[in-house]
Amino acid sequence: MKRLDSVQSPEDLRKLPEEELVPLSGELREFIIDIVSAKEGHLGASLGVVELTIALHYVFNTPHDKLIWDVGHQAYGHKILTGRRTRFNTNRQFGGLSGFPKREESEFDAFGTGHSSTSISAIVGMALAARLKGDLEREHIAVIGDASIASGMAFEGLNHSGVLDANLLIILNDNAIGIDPSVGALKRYLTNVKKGTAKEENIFECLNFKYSGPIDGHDLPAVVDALRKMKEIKGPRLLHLITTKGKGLKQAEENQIVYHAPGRFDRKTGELTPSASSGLPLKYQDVFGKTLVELAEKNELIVGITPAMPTGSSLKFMMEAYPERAFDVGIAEQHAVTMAAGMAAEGLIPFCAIYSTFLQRAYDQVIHDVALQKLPVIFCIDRAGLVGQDGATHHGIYDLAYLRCIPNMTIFAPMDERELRNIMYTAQQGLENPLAIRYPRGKGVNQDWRTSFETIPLGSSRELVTGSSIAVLSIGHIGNEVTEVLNSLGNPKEIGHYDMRFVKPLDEARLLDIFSRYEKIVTLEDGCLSGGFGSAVLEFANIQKFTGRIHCLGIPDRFIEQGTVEELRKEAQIDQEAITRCLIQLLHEVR
Ligand SMILES: Cc1ncc(C[n+]2csc(CCOP(=O)(O)OP(=O)(O)O)c2C)c(N)n1
Ligand SMILES: CC(=O)[C@@H](O)[C@H](O)COP(=O)(O)O
Ligand SMILES: [Mg+2]
Repeated sequence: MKRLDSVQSPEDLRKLPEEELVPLSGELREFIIDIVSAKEGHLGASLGVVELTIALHYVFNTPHDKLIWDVGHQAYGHKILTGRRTRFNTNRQFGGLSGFPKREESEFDAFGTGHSSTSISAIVGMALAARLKGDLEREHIAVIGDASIASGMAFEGLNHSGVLDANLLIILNDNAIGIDPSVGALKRYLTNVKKGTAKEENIFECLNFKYSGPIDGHDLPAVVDALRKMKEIKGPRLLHLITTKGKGLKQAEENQIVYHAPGRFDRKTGELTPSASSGLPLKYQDVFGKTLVELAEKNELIVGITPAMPTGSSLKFMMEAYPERAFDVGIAEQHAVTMAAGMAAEGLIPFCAIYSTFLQRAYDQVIHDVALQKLPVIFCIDRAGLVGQDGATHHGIYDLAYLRCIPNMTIFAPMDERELRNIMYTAQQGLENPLAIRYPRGKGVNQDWRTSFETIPLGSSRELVTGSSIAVLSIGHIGNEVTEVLNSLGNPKEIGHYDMRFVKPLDEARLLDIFSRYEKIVTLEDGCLSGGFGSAVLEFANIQKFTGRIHCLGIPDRFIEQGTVEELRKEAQIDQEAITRCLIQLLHEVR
């Protein structure tokens, strides 16, 4: 029987003799590789903390002692050791385990994560709570990576906790990489610390942390020993570990960017399984990245910005072509947005590439630094809509609502790659106000994506199909589902289809024409119903006293968990079946 099979919980783990821990780490590592090779997911980060995970649950009395995993993509070993081994093959699947720590999933998941740099603030809260409740023995541990600790929110937590006598231990898991190589002065400092050439005072000791390290994070006995020593000290402490992302799988160590989330791979060879996501149609992110380079060739005012996602956003193409005009600012969405505002204030044309869900971190900056000052920042909002297996923490379903309420904002959603290229071309001609362009994760719909540029009039829409009594108004990529549904219904003459293109400003002339010619309207968006595109149409229809029926399809007011995009669209009732049901019902009503 494998040692791992005998560990149903950390309590079982803590009964093992210490000499069993290294063999156990080998089994845990193999288990993770087995599952992720077949079921996909985040690989490199979890492989990098196998020893740390075992040591933490061995030394500390979890779940009484609180343990938070920053981002949480590295918590596969944690989940496997805390009673979820037999269910781990459901990781990131519909109805299965979340790919990130989640309070409702286990008492061992002290705090839900998914967005980076929250762990220190959360663990400080818990440590202060323990102190106020008189539980002075309880330990509070946050594991945070070298890229995540460089984020503003993490520094806020460090700054505050350094002056508290709360019981907290921060484990800096330093592998010198985020998804892409980490950036910035802290990276340079940590590199020097690891080389022993740092001339400065220890930055963490300057913030009143008792600092220990750096030590080899894969030397399990050394990690156990270091944790035991840290456990004997009270107050704010920081243990600095040096690890290798992807440790234990040759390809994952050598190609850390790809193996952060490699997709399926051959369990024996470690080689990637060729996936359908390569080839044509291109991914929207690649259309964005390649088009930006094309535009930047002719327009030297164009600059690109990404907060730590050069590969994920495909800004990497611009960084390769024009390194002096493309900036990875690290996990720093707030800084990215306001830096873009500063650039726009000086006449540059900043394309700020940020995932929809991560832009939530910089909401005040969009309002206060960009829109209020009418600075023409171009937000290229990738991963808009339901994203799939990353689940509730990562769906980009609020941007239409959270941007629509901001004055001076223009919001565009391309229905396909050609529309994305044309709005980017239009934007770099010069704007009076900020522009948000939102597009989904994954592939486009056209084999031929590099089409010639055309200018898109701001606030314009497109009549794709003329109808007589039912008008479907879609926004963005979800409009392609309508085309499929109309084809499957035999293109009934009653149904018209309009790609509205802009949530703000709405094409009011088009809407007035639709109100005059149709008795039923369906709005469709890959976004939340509350405050989104449908709400905008309802508001305008009410002002115009439209007396027809408006049926809004969009994501309901609840969190949507993980699964395939198809499963989740069905769950949210914005899949082709739901659209078909709605249209058949309306056809009955008008016939
Ligand atoms: C606010 C936010 N921005 C961006 C991301 C995307 N992201 C996920 S993991 C990661 C890199 C984390 O690097 P690090 O903290 O060093 O952890 P490691 O993966 O090296 O263990 C990034 C940028 C995120 N999860 N949250
Ligand atoms: C853990 C994290 O936040 C990122 O790795 C995110 O999962 C990337 O998402 P994409 O796979 O859509 O780039
Ligand atoms: Mg890292």
